[in-house]
Amino acid sequence: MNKILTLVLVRDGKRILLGMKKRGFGEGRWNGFGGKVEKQETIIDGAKRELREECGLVSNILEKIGLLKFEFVGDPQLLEVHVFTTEQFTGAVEESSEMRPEWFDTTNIPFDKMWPDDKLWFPLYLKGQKFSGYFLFQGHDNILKYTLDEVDDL
Ligand SMILES: Cc1cc(-c2ccco2)c2oc(N)nc2c1
Repeated sequence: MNKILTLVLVRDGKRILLGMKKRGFGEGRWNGFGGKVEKQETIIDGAKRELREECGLVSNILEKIGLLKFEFVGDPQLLEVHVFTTEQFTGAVEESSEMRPEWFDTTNIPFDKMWPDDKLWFPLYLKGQKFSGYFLFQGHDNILKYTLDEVDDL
């Protein structure tokens, strides 16, 4: 059974809000906001919860834009990351124990300090294209192989 995770990308025109992960999985990398989906919640409710917990923003309008599947050599647990974006949110951005949020210009995404798959699918995201991908990782830094397709619906 795949482990379901969420990832929310917050946009404000030409700017995108990313968080520096302060500990745990993905520590030291900029990423969208997200994490595990609890048993009693839907994937989208889990995404909204993580967004609020990790950066203080509240959004009721999340658009499903991507599905990313990750496999790690030597680990039978597949990760299934449901990617959302929102341009409608309320609240004030605040640092949490998990994340230090910062606005970036979409022409200046810090890919060298992000998960290595991001440089592959962000261009699709930034041109408003939905996507579905599979990535085989060796450790957390090397992608051995991947497939990435533009899709019309998710
Ligand atoms: C293996 C992996 C996991 C995640 C993740 C964890 C929680 C939500 O997403 C990623 O996020 C990004 N951008 N690349 C990622 C690779």
